Parts: sequence; structure tokens; C-alpha cells
Amino acid sequence: MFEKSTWIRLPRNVVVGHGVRSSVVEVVDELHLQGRPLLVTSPTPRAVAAEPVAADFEAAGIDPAIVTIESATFESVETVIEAAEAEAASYLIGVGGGKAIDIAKMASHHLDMGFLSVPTAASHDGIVSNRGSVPDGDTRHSVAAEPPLAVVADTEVLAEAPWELTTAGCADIISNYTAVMDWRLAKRLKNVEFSEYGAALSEMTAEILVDNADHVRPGLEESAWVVTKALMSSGVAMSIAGSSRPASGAEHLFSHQLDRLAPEAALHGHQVGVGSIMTAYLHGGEHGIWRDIRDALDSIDAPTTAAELGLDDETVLEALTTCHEIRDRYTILGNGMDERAAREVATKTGVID
Ligand SMILES: NC(=O)C1=CN([C@@H]2O[C@H](COP(=O)(O)OP(=O)(O)OC[C@H]3O[C@@H](n4cnc5c(N)ncnc54)[C@H](OP(=O)(O)O)[C@@H]3O)[C@@H](O)[C@H]2O)C=CC1
Ligand SMILES: O=C(CO)COP(=O)(O)O
Ligand SMILES: [Zn+2]
Repeated sequence: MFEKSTWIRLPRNVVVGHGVRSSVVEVVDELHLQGRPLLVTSPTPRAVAAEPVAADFEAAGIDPAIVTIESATFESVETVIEAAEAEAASYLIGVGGGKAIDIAKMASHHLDMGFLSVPTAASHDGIVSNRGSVPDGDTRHSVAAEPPLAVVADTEVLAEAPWELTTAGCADIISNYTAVMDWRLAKRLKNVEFSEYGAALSEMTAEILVDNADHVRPGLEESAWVVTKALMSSGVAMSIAGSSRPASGAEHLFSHQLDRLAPEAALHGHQVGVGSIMTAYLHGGEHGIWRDIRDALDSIDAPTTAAELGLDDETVLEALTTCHEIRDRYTILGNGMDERAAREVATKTGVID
């Protein structure tokens, strides 16, 4: 008897383009959302986009509330839940980078409320996904969360953000190559659930971005357009898979461990990009695709070495040898890397000297 079932949750409206920030109120209206919005933001995005969006709501006769969070933690999720209750909010709007959007997504899941995603940086592929990712003690799991009802991605805002945020988004997409390699390996060795559609979409997204790398240049609004479309596509791959597997393998374990060992040293996307160079080497050896990944990162100005991440060699090696413990996700790292093997892969790929 056939007993499979799946439930793919995706946004109803995705609005991308020049100046669309001013469409947030219209998008809310189109979704028939009633009552008071709570804008969930972080310090810089508050000034860049949350306050202008709040002003648009006021002009439309709607009184919005705003809460600012500083970090991607469960305490921040709690802060937002309390603010939503205290302010009698009816729905949430995450305005910011990955931190603000993840926290809004997770709080709205807990509150059983709708949420909109308004990215201010093309820096991560959680813009559309129904996963939230925050550290939990010594571990980190991406948890099921509310997918956005709608996404409003203003390329003018995204293009004005610091360039390294956009290159971080590119690197988060380029890392899909190794994430899918790890996923296939885990399917073969551990029989983990695998989605051909999720994997194919994730790989195709990385392919299209790399093919369009010439259009990803500082000062070009078109860069924000190209990268944001890729970030959305990667998020849809995660929603199809019902897991972050299409976009998160050992290179993400490496980055999550760096977040613990050297908090705020580098952006999420940049860390996973460097991780991806090394895990591609572990998958394919000298003649694998690690050089293609390094060159693709280099071509869009993303870091390819520990020094460019602002990290010392020992921190990179510690992360490589311990990151398999951070979550129960089988990858090319297996039960962990030997220290000399870690030094060899990091040296051969030029990540450390
Ligand atoms: N759920 C998912 O599927 C995914 C989740 N993630 C998560 O997303 C996070 C990484 O996202 P990322 O965006 O790099 O992290 P942040 O949200 O921390 O943003 C990075 C930096 O950019 C700043 N910033 C954001 N927008 C602008 C702007 N327009 N102008 C100037 N500065 C700006 C932020 O300012 P400020 O400090 O003031 O906030 C912050 O300093 C991680 O927590 C990661 O785990 C990543 C991928 C997928
Ligand atoms: O960053 C992500 C995908 O790019 C989310 O993955 P995690 O499940 O590792 O948090
Ligand atoms: Zn990521």
C-alpha cells in the first residue's frame, strides 16, 4: 500500500524589485491580514527599513509595534513572543538579515501567527525557508518554523547594504554543491530521507548563480536581483525537502562550530564558503571540484582563506575536528577528522598556510 505524504509550505506572494519596500502595506492587505503588525528587526535594519515600513503603516491608519533583537538566540525568540503578547500583535514582519528573519519566523511559529519576510541583506538563504537556525547550548539544529506568508525583497535596499553581505549570500548558495554531496552520501550510507527535487533545485541554483557571477558586482542593483532570486530558490529547495539538507552539510557544521569558537568573527555565508572548499576536497580529493568552488568564491570577492575570515589557523583546525559533534547529521566528516588529516586538507586547499 502507498503511504507516503508530504506537505510543502511556501510563501503565497513573493515581491522582488526596485522600491518594493513601499508595497509591504499593500501585500498585507492582499493577504487579508487584520490587526496590528509587530516588526521584528535588529539595530541596523531598523533604521534602514523597519522604520520606513512602520511609517507606511501609520500613513495607512495602522499602528505598528517594533521590537529590536540583538542576537540569534532562543532568548530573542522569547523577547519577541512577549512583545507580541504585550503589544497585542496579530502578525509579525521580520525586517533584517538572517538573524531578524529567523527570530520572527520562530516566534510566529510559536504564536501560531502569520509572518512576512522583508530582507535587508542578500546574505543568507533563510529568506523563504521554513527552517529556523539558532544555537542551543553546545548543539545547533535547524527547527521547523513558520514559512513566510509573503516575501518583500527590495533590490534598492539590498544593493545599498555593505557588499560583503551580498558576497556572503553568494557563498551560502555556492556551498549547496557540498551540502548536496553530503546529503547523497548520507542517503547511500545511512539511508536518510532524500528528495531528488530538493537536491536538483539546490544544485541548479548554485549552477545558475555561478554562471551569472559576472553580473554580481559591487554597485550594481542587478547583483541584488541575481543573488536574491538564488537565495529564494535555495529556500524553496529546503521547503520541498522539509529539511535544510539541500543547503546545509558539513560546511555548515564547520560554520556553526566557528560561531561558538569565534563568535561574530565572520559572516555565516563566508564561513560556509570556506568550509565548502575543504569538504569538496574531502569528497573528491585533489581532482574534485574544490578548485571550482574556491574560484567561484574568489570571483565574487568572498573569502577563501582563514586569514580572510579573520581567523587563525588553530581555530579553523579546531572547528574542523570537532564540528561533527554539533548535530546529528551524517556528512563526509563521519565520526570526526583526525587532526593531521584536518591540517592536510586545510593546507592543501590553501585555507591555512
Ligand atoms: N533559517 C535558515 O534557513 C537559514 C538561517 N540562516 C541564519 O541567518 C544568520 C546569518 O544571516 P546574516 O544576514 O549573515 O546575519 P545578520 O542578520 O546578523 O546580519 C549580518 C550583519 O548585517 C547587518 N545588516 C543587515 N542588513 C543590513 C543593511 N541593509 N545595511 C547594513 N547592515 C545590515 C546586521 O546588522 P545588525 O547587527 O544591526 O543586525 C549584521 O551586523 C545566521 O544566524 C544563520 O544561522 C542562514 C541561512 C539559512
Ligand atoms: O544556513 C542554513 C542553510 O543555508 C541553514 O542550515 P542549518 O540547518 O545548518 O542551520
Ligand atoms: Zn547557510
